[in-house]
Amino acid sequence: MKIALLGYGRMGKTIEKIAKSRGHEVVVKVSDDIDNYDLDAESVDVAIDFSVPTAAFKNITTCFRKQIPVVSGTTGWLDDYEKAKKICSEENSAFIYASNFSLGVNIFFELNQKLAGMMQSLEDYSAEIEEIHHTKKLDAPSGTAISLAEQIIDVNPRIKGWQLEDADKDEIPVYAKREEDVPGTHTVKYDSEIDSIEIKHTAKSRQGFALGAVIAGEYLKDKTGIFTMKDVLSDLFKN
Ligand SMILES: NC(=O)C1=CN([C@@H]2O[C@H](COP(=O)(O)OP(=O)(O)OC[C@H]3O[C@@H](n4cnc5c(N)ncnc54)[C@H](O)[C@@H]3O)[C@@H](O)[C@H]2O)C=CC1
Ligand SMILES: O=C(O)C1=N[C@H](C(=O)O)C[C@H](O)C1
Repeated sequence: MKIALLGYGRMGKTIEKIAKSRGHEVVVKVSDDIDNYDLDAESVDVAIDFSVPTAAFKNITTCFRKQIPVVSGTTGWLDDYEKAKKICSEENSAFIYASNFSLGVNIFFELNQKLAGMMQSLEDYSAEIEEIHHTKKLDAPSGTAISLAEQIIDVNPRIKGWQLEDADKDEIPVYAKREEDVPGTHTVKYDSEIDSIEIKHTAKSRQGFALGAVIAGEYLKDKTGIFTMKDVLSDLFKN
């Protein structure tokens, strides 16, 4: 598979190593305005965007207009997600966005949804989310923390939204901590006067995010449409 890396920072470099170890080739590395690079569907099978929030939408939609399928992991640009999906459909291109491509986190998402379903009728418990990341991270809270909050909100009619730190009674507080070199730690906690329940995912490196993104690219190559990591995992585990 011929890959264009849109963003060649911590994640771009980790993806390059994993892609090469799986027999793929990185043919373009985009580090600034995408218009400065030659990209076409003949020479690129899949673009993988791990760039910056301000560049993601332009990077992604430029590829859709060239019929290049896009795996997007950049966080902090999701106000434009619906617009991006519309352009993907209009251009008959292909798209997977995930706030977190790690297989472990996607299993953690399933656990979170299951636990949220069990807790929604127990009014004595209040939910909160904590995320810890390295100090270079540009956005807060993390995309993964937002996904976790939205999964709880979807099944719990008493919770209306989420808020960074100072939340109202009907909102989930999300605490974002920044510590040197932490790849990504997420905890969902339910607390009552009697006890507390916690589920936690700790990434030990960026390998898991990068492997998931390359597997998503392998899935997306030669497809059209809009997919999620659920589709990728169902395909991976179908046997
Ligand atoms: N979905 C997931 O599984 C994961 C998502 N992320 C997200 O991926 C993004 C990148 O993370 P890192 O690699 O740690 O950041 P980074 O800061 O190391 O790399 C970003 C790179 O993008 C480059 N860049 C700047 N303008 C650009 C443009 N117009 N087009 C292309 N590249 C441009 C920068 O020069 C930089 O090298 C962040 O939004 C982060 O939250 C990170 C890890 C996992
Ligand atoms: O910026 C990061 O590093 C990460 N970002 C993603 C997020 O915002 O959830 C995923 C992962 O936790 C690492």
